[in-house]
Amino acid sequence: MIRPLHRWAGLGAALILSVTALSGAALSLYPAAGALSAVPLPDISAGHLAATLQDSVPGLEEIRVSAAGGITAYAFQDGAALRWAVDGATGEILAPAKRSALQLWLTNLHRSLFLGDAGRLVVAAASLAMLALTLSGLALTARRLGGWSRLLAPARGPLSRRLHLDLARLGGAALTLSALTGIWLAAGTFGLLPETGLPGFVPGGAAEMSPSAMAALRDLPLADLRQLTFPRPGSAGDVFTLRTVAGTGYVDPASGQMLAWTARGWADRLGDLAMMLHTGRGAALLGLLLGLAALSVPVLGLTGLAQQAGRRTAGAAGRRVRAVAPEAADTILLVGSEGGTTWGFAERLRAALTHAGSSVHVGPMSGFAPERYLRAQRVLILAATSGDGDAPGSAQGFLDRVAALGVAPAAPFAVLGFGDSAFPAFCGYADKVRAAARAAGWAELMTPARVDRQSPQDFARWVRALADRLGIALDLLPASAGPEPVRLRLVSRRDYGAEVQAPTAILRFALPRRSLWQRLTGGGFGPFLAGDLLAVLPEGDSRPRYYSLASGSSDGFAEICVRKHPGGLCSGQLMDLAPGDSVAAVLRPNPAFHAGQDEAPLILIGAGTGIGPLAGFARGNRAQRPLHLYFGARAPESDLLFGEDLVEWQKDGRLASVATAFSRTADRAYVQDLLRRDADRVAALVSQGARIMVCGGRDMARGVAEALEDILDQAGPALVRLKAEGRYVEDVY
Ligand SMILES: Cc1cc2nc3c(=O)[nH]c(=O)nc-3n(C[C@H](O)[C@H](O)[C@H](O)COP(=O)(O)O)c2cc1C
Repeated sequence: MIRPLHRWAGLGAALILSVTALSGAALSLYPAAGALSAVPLPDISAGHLAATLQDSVPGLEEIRVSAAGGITAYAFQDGAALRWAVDGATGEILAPAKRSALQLWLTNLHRSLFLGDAGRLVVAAASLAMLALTLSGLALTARRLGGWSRLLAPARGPLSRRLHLDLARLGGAALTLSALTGIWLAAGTFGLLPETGLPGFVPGGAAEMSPSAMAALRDLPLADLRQLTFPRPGSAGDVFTLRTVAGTGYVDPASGQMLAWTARGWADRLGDLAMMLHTGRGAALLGLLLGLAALSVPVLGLTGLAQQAGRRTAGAAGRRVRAVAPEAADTILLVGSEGGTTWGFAERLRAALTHAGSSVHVGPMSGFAPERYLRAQRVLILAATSGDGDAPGSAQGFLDRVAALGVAPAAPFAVLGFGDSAFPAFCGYADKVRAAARAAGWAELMTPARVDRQSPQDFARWVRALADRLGIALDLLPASAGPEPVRLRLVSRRDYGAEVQAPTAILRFALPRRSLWQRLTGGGFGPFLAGDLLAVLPEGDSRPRYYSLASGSSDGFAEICVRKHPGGLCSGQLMDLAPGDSVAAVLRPNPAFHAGQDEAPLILIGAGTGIGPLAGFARGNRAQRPLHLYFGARAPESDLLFGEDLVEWQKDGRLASVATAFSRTADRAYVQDLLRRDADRVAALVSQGARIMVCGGRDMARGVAEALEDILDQAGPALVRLKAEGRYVEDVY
């Protein structure tokens, strides 16, 4: 609800807001320039100035004093209306007062876009849109950054998003103030605010006395005067009309007494305040600040548009989806995806089914709502597996909802699992989905199948089986292009492990150049963080192999650790790379394995190439968050990956402690042994809120989990609780 409000208010008003903001920024310079040249008002009475001017200016009609201290005299001479700036101290006429043509032009543009009342209405609507934008933007920022307490946390993501968030946070308060005061002023213009009227007219006497002798003006400090209108000469009974900071009244020219008086009400005072805050007249510095903030509006508009365009490109599959409502669809296609590739398969299936005459609703598994599937004849579930047989991001809560079903949906289901046969829990989550659905008594449409490493052949085979089952023809269009693989050029490599039969290398690749448009929209290669994945496409095979990144894009390179597997196609090709050679690769986000921004200690546990992302966290830890590394290798002299860096990072505080275990030395040990040795310290760190991140092989991860279970069993929260709270995360292979 908040995002559409923000998007549509932004899109609808971006242009007008940019025009009013830029003209407002230019106008804010005038009060500032005026304040620089202004002389303080002299400590004289309004009556004194009125008398002086009356003597020196024939046909004097009115004196006005602005909140910023400028004095203007108005007179009617020889059929012409004249106005002059006045020196308050001497009552001397300084120069004809005229507003510059540019200022007038800017004011007209700012207030009404040169369109009269219609323009004023449009500008007022744009001010309302601005208010909606700043408030909804505030809520979205808090949501994106993880709560109100993190409102000032650094922004992440493409340049456009960071710029948008940073500018909004910097100038948001000022823009809200400008919008609010602008709305108030517009409401006043359209007569929507209560106004304190003039007192009823009371005629005065005929004889005239000097204003300096009039009691009503004699005691009024010039600084409090706003406007004094003189009686028309020869007009019997006409009086002085006086407006001050406190109210409005009539002064008898014969007696100098106040004849009638109305004090200014709250609405007028608020109006004055709004005027001052909006224009900076009387508060020039604030005006300049507001003007400066207004300059951000066009940039906010452009960066907002760029994000919109980025979302359109990146998430097209996810969005097209909701085109058919669940109530109207005969086929419900539910997608469980972490990295986004399963959405691409869903889109191809949707297109094929739609072409065959079906009406298909596509949505995330987390949006499972069987009560809305009024016309559904089948529910097709495409479920990837993440973690170790766990639910992917877009399937959160699905199993609980199935378990809570009172009555199974009438339309039968079919599950297609997406996974990687290299994982022990191959398509483990899809299996859980099927088991839960069957346990709920839900009828199954066809036997389940699995797609290994996004194999197009596996997918096409299942689609053929589905077509047979439904008795229709389904034509799959060629796969739409996902993120285009880029070629990464190797810049350097560090080799380890040959002596211990574990040839391993740290490979550092140059970052491909990104165009400005790609930066703005989040396209191209990056940005990424340590812990994200590099999907490498080996020559001769279209299936990607995933490597954890040991660097973030802010490091200026992409680094991975590779161990050569006997007969391994991809690891073999990577290990053969020499500087200058390149490989094809795609970035895959892995947000579950990021170090995060908070200050809680991190216990990093890894073995072999599992050190990769952990080293990346240490390298990026310039804030010196307490990071405690437990690292297992075979022998110190042969495969201590990042050995020299670890020493340096410990010296400069990026690593609080480093403990190493070697399995091929005399005092053979594994990381889990180190954990047991440091049990008290580990338990203390966990009770201080530490998060544990484990990366490496499956056996190591199992040993580590067992050790931690024992340690925390004695002291501290149970490991399952840490897992549930996201304080124990694994990246295992
Ligand atoms: C961090 C991570 C963990 C994974 N864990 C498993 C797993 O336990 N079992 C499995 O079969 N596949 C696993 N996979 C493979 C994915 O399920 C597979 O690549 C799938 O096609 C990804 O689809 P998605 O891009 O829509 O998330 C894992 C992939 C990643 C990146």
